[in-house]
Amino acid sequence: MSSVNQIYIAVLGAGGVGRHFLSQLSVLSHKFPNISLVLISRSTKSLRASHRTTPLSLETWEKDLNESTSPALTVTQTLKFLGELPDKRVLVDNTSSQDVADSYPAFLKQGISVVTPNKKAFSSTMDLWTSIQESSYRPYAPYLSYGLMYHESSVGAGLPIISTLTDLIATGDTVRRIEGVFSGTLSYLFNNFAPADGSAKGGTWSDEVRKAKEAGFTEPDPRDDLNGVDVARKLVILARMVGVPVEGTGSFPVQSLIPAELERVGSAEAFMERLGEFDKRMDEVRNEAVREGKVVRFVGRVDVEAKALKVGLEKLDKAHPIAGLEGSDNIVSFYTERYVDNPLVVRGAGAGGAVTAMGVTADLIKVIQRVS
Ligand SMILES: NC(=O)C1=CN([C@@H]2O[C@H](COP(=O)(O)OP(=O)(O)OC[C@H]3O[C@@H](n4cnc5c(N)ncnc54)[C@H](OP(=O)(O)O)[C@@H]3O)[C@@H](O)[C@H]2O)C=CC1
Ligand SMILES: N[C@@H](CC=O)C(=O)O
Ligand code: NA
Repeated sequence: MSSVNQIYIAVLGAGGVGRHFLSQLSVLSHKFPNISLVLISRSTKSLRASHRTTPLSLETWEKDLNESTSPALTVTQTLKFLGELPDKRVLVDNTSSQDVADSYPAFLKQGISVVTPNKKAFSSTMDLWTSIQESSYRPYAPYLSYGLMYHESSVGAGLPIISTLTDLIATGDTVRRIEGVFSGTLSYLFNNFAPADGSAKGGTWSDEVRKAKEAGFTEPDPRDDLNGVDVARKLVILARMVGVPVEGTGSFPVQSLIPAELERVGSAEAFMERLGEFDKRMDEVRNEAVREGKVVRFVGRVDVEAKALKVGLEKLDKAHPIAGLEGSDNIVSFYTERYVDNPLVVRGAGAGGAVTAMGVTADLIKVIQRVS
């Protein structure tokens, strides 16, 4: 496993996204035999390859990890472990950990590339955002030998949202407005609970929340979806990319769908148990839109010129493209100097392990191609 062309990969997180990523990595390893999986870690356990000898098995990793008695590595231990390996190293962060996100600048400065669907690094403080920009590879400062940073799946899962916006900016377009449905969970909930054709195919609101969690669409704690913060994080990422210096998700209006009575409930499980008590409120939200001949959907908007962001419920005409979404679809419309009246639109499944991992794997391929 030790050769100059070897690319060493450490994977943190083996949950809904992480497992799909590891299965996609297994397919990828046939095309890129120079890939060496050297670390897999969950929150409590880890599995490490002996340095430069035998990589971890992509066929038996799950059993091997279950049988491992090694605890999870701290961020500092992970940095040291990867730091001792030669040149080409990639950290794949499939967790939603803020600690791991906070450490990206340290990895990048050591020349370790980072790919991730974790939104926290790009939507927390402006300081962290700036530090990541300053610590990642820049073509005009190649002498710094910093790592590459890719995070396509942090917005719209595997849909090409980050790459599209990056290309629009890099080619000199001016983005004026970005709007759409940015939550796979909330899309799924409203598409089933309040379909545009009025059919009553869905269950109660709390039933649908349970199904969205089981389908792997929600955040580890579904309250992070229902309180609008997940959508707010995605808007912060896009707004910062187009130069709007949003301080964080608390600096603009974000509507929460969490009943006030449940705001102080401790665990996600206890919250889910009590959510059904408030189903009638969501029935009323849906019925009010129906009485007006409309549908209700959870929408995010970035007005670049006004530097204004907004997240919340909107009543829309049934003919609106957002009203016609299905499943866990996201739809993101970019209005720019070039795409004036007819926006550049990206649409498709916006949550779920397989489609999210696809964005992570595609990012990894970009890193491999650039460092090889
Ligand atoms: N699910 C989706 O549709 C999408 C998810 N994302 C993002 O992808 C990321 C992963 O989501 P998902 O897979 O659904 O979440 P899960 O909760 O299913 O998995 C998270 C994994 O991270 C592990 N973990 C947590 N903290 C650490 C740590 N410090 N070190 C090592 N491992 C750790 C957990 O360990 P353990 O197994 O022990 O609990 C678990 O394996 C999140 O950031 C999410 O926001 C982005 C787009 C879409
Ligand atoms: N929980 C998120 C997952 C993807 O970002 C969502 O539902 O969109
Ligand atoms: Na994406």
